[in-house]
Order: sequence, then C-alpha cells, then structure tokens
Amino acid sequence: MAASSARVDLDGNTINPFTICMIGAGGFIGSHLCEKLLTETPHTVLAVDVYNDKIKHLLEGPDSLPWAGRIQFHRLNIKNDSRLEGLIKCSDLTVNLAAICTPADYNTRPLDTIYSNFIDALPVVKYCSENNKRLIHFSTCEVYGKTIGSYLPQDSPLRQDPAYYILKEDTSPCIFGPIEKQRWSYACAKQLIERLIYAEGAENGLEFTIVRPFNWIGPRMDFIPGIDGPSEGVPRVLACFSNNLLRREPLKLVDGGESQRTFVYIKDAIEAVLLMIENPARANGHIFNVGNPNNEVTVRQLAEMMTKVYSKVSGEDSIETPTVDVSSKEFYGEGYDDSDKRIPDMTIINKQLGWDPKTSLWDLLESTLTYQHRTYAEAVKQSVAKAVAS
Ligand SMILES: NC(=O)c1ccc[n+]([C@@H]2O[C@H](COP(=O)([O-])OP(=O)(O)OC[C@H]3O[C@@H](n4cnc5c(N)ncnc54)[C@H](O)[C@@H]3O)[C@@H](O)[C@H]2O)c1
Ligand SMILES: O=c1ccn([C@@H]2O[C@H](COP(=O)(O)OP(=O)(O)O[C@H]3OC[C@](O)(CO)[C@H]3O)[C@@H](O)[C@H]2O)c(=O)[nH]1
Repeated sequence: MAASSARVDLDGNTINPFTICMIGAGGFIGSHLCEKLLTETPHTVLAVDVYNDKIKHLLEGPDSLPWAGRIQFHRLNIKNDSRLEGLIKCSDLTVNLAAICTPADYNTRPLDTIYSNFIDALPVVKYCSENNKRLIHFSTCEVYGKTIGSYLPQDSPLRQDPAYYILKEDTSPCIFGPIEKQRWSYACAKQLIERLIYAEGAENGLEFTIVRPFNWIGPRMDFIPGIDGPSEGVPRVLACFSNNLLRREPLKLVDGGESQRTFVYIKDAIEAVLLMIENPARANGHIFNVGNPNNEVTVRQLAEMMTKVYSKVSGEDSIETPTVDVSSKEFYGEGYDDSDKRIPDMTIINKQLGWDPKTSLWDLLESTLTYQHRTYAEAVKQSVAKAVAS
C-alpha cells in the first residue's frame, strides 16, 4: 500500500509527518512496526539496533520504493553509545523496544536481564525527559506476575470470579514470587522502569505511553534453533513449538502445559501501536494492555492446535506422540517460575483509542505457521540430513 500523506487522527486533526527514533527496531515487534510505518504512513524511522536481519527487506532496494529515504539504520548498542542522545534529540518521538525478553534468560542470566530492562533504559528515559521528547516505552504483561486467584485454594469458587484474574492497568497488583525465583528478575526490572517513567511524567512533565504486550505472536518471532539462532538456544513458545513441528519431534510441555495465555496476532497489535503514535492527546500519560482476551488457551491446548494447523499447512501427518511432558527445572533450570493466567482487561485501550483485536487464534496460527513452513522447512530438512550423514 502506498504511503498516505493526508492522515487524520481519531479527532479529525491532520497528522503531520514526524520522525521516530525506534530503539530495538531490528527485533520481532520492531520489524512489524517499521513495515507498518513505512508502507502506510508518511513518517520517517531512525531504526536503532545491534541487528538488522529482520528489517533488511526495508533497508535494501531501489530508490523507487515508496519508503526510500524514510528509514535509516543506526547499528548501536544503547548500553554505551554517545550517538543515542543525538538521535533522540532529532526525533519527535522515541519508541523503546530494546530488551532481553526471553524467559529462558530471566533465571539463567538475571544480571543481564535486569541491566537490559532497567539500567539500559535509564538514559533513554532521561534524554526524552531532558529534551521534552515523547516516549512510548514497551513494558510487559509480566508486570502483573501471578493472579490473585492463583493464591486461593484449588477448590475455591472465587477462582472462577473474573475479579480474581482479569488484569487491569489501574487496579491490579503486581504479584511476583520470591527473590530466589529469578524468573521474576525481568518483571521486576520492567516494573521499576514503568514507575520511573511514571514519576518523570508526574514530576518533570515527560509525555509518555507505556505498552504492556500480552503474548504478541506472528512471523519473524525469535529464531529456529540451529537455523537462524544458536542450536542450544531456547526461544519463546511459538518458536519452540514451531521448531519441534519442523523437526517432527514431540512438543515439550513445561510442567504439564497447564499455564494459560492469551495470544494476539502481531498485525492486530501493531494497529494499536500506530494509534498510540498518531494520537498523542489520547495516548499520553496512559498505560495500555494490548492483547486478545478471546484467544485464551492452556499451553497444552496451544500445542494441540499448532499440531493440527501445521499438519494442514504442511500437508504432513502429525507424529504418533505429538507432545511430551518436561519439568521446568529440566527445561529452564533452577529459579524458573510461571505466570498462571493472563487475560487483559481492554477497557482503557478501547475507550482511549477504540482498538479491539480481530484475529482468532486458529487464523493467526494458520498464517504464522504457513510462514514458518515456507521459511524454514527446507533448511531444517537439510540440517537434519547433514547431522545424520556426519
Ligand atoms: N513479543 C511479545 O509478545 C512481548 C510481550 C511482552 C513484552 N514485550 C516487550 O516488547 C519489546 C520488544 O519485544 P520483541 O518481542 O520484539 O523482542 P525482540 O528480542 O525480538 O526485540 C528486541 C530488540 O532489541 C534489540 N536490543 C536489545 N538490547 C539492545 C541494546 N542494548 N542496544 C540496541 N538494541 C538492543 C535486540 O537486538 C532486538 O532486536 C521488549 O521490550 C519486550 O520486553 C514483548
Ligand atoms: O517449549 C516450550 C516453551 C514454553 N512453554 C511454556 O509456554 C508458556 C509461554 O512461554 P513463552 O512464550 O516462552 O513466554 P511467557 O509467556 O512465559 O513470557 C513472555 O510473555 C511476555 C514476555 O514479556 C515477552 O515475550 C515474556 O516474558 C510458559 O508457560 C512456558 O513454560 C512450554 O510449555 N514449552
């Protein structure tokens, strides 16, 4: 679709093209946000990351492309690069996506996790505040931790009461496990940076929006171990299960696969972020849950659905034993813990931005697994054949 030049916001005001400093633009969410901004808006992106593989298709190509000249890639590590302030200063808005955000790292690399999600984000917040620049910061649904309901007795009827499990931005508490459960290093660091941003808003007038994504999934999420990422790496569940399906191995269910998640299609979620970007008067000062409450499954149900969908899109029968149980200690190591249930309350985002997710879990898995099969099946086949031959 061609970039439109006469865009209007939700209140009918003309949106002038602006420059966005997007930190973490080379990741899963960043790549989709770049694509959306370049193909459907007149805005310019200063894309900051240490990697750019997932946005190569936007960076390379002829000058005749509709977005030519509207994206620049800056390869830099925000931990230690003095160019960061300059990029923030010459932008109208900063979107910060940079983070270590893979659960396998939270308990095994807790220091890196805390530095990445808190310490490394500090200069970004500071530069935005000091230079009066708007900030959209990516937090996480993990700041809610466990539900109140999870602490009730198993047979308590209150567990069925939404008041004990629906997660609301302005009223739900943040409930983490003990310090020795280092899984919560990420959630805790994200919570503290949220509090710092909120305080910068309250005391120094920083214009901010905080996004709490609830399991956004789709093409380009993470990596397939041994193909475009380390063989021993453990990505998030979509890529773990995709890898198992591609290799015709059983899908591993951690602690029985009883935890529940709501999954939202990345393309639906990106619509919400674009609304935030283009409607500052409605988005500033708010924390937004962004998820799909209608797409709730247990991890076991997710595995079963992915197995069925993959069989449909690949044309291959599923294997005889499609799933296997593993303990969290075996899979993630010491200090792992889990969120039991994550259903976002949608009142605030619906009221402020009129956003609702659209895509069902089956449909989003069908388009995502079609992409996974098309992108990886041949490479996996070759890598398996090579391993057998050696
Ligand atoms: N995908 C989800 O469902 C989800 C859920 C909750 C929260 N989030 C949050 O959204 C953000 C983006 O998540 P994602 O899924 O796209 O993850 P991702 O890992 O694909 O992307 C993060 C990007 O940040 C970059 N980065 C990390 N540290 C950096 C540094 N020091 N300097 C420069 N670049 C750096 C990485 O190279 C990567 O490209 C994260 O803050 C994450 O915590 C995502
Ligand atoms: O092979 C596997 C991999 C994972 N599981 C279980 O699936 C659940 C979801 O895991 P995952 O997608 O890796 O991550 P979480 O939902 O727990 O956490 C993420 O949520 C948002 C974010 O902040 C950023 O993406 C991140 O922290 C979980 O129960 C695993 O144990 C499995 O059974 N088998």
